[in-house]
Amino acid sequence: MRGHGITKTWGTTHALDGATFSIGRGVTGLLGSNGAGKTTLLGMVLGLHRADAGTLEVLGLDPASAGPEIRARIGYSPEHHMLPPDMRAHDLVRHIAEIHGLPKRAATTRASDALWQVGLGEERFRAIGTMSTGQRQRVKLAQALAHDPSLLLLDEPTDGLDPVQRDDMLALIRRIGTEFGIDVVLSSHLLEEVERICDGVVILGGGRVVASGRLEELRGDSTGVVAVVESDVEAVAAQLRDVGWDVEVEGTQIAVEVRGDVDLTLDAVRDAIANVGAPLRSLAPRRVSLEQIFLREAG
Ligand SMILES: Nc1ncnc2c1ncn2[C@@H]1O[C@H](COP(=O)(O)OP(=O)(O)OP(=O)(O)O)[C@@H](O)[C@H]1O
Repeated sequence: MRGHGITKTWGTTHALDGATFSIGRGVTGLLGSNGAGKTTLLGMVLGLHRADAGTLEVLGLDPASAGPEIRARIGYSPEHHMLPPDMRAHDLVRHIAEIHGLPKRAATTRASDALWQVGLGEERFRAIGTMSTGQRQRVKLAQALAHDPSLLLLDEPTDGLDPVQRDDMLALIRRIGTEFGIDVVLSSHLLEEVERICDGVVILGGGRVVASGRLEELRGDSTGVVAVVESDVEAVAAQLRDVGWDVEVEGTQIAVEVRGDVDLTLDAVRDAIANVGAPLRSLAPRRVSLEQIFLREAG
């Protein structure tokens, strides 16, 4: 998916103001604070609104002229709850599959499959109104999967979930993007959840794209190595300083600035810890966080 110079005004509100981005395979986070224009952009991807200016390409097509073809290949889970409370989950998902053109029997099978995929196999014949928020979010996901789409658009899919339900939902979205092989665009205002499961990111701010790309590339090379030891922190730090490493200690954590390359630095820290005989709890390269990227680019 690619957008170039996309502009959209609602009355006097500039929802998007020249947004340019490119979204690749896997799971992509569409990040931005409330009102940043995420939902507006998803609506355009679905061909529901037209841009005032700019070009958009989705699955090789222009949504402004090929909306129905695009919608046939996209699954969409909207932000707000729109599920009929009296309907059984299975009936709803089957109905959506039928709307997408599946014959009755295939739609029935597909509804069961989609509900099992989202972990609601046992609950599939329950009325939606009797379900928890977490289960209703899963029903929204199942209806988006009903017609076996090649791209999923999920608008704030963890909204209203408790921390455990959120973890489960994020793991499920990650599985959809990897094991099921369906590309996912996840709209969220939470940096931490995008950082946890996304391969790429598009960050919106003030109607523009403030940063975008593969997360790995945006984070760049590691600038440091962080070790946590159970004891002898100062002794390990002294060993490293003696041979010229730039070291900072905080509690049981030792941060060492990379010199040469990351592997060399990791080896030096590992050696110092072994020499002292300090019990090691963890050792890993330190990367720039998405929050730091966001603050850097938006600031
Ligand atoms: N149909 C509409 N009519 C008028 N204004 C709109 C409409 N849709 C969105 N807006 C305005 O455009 C701006 C961007 O809204 P949008 O819903 O796209 O943002 P968002 O990033 O999805 O935020 P949120 O997560 O809060 O939904 C907001 O100021 C919003 O009030």
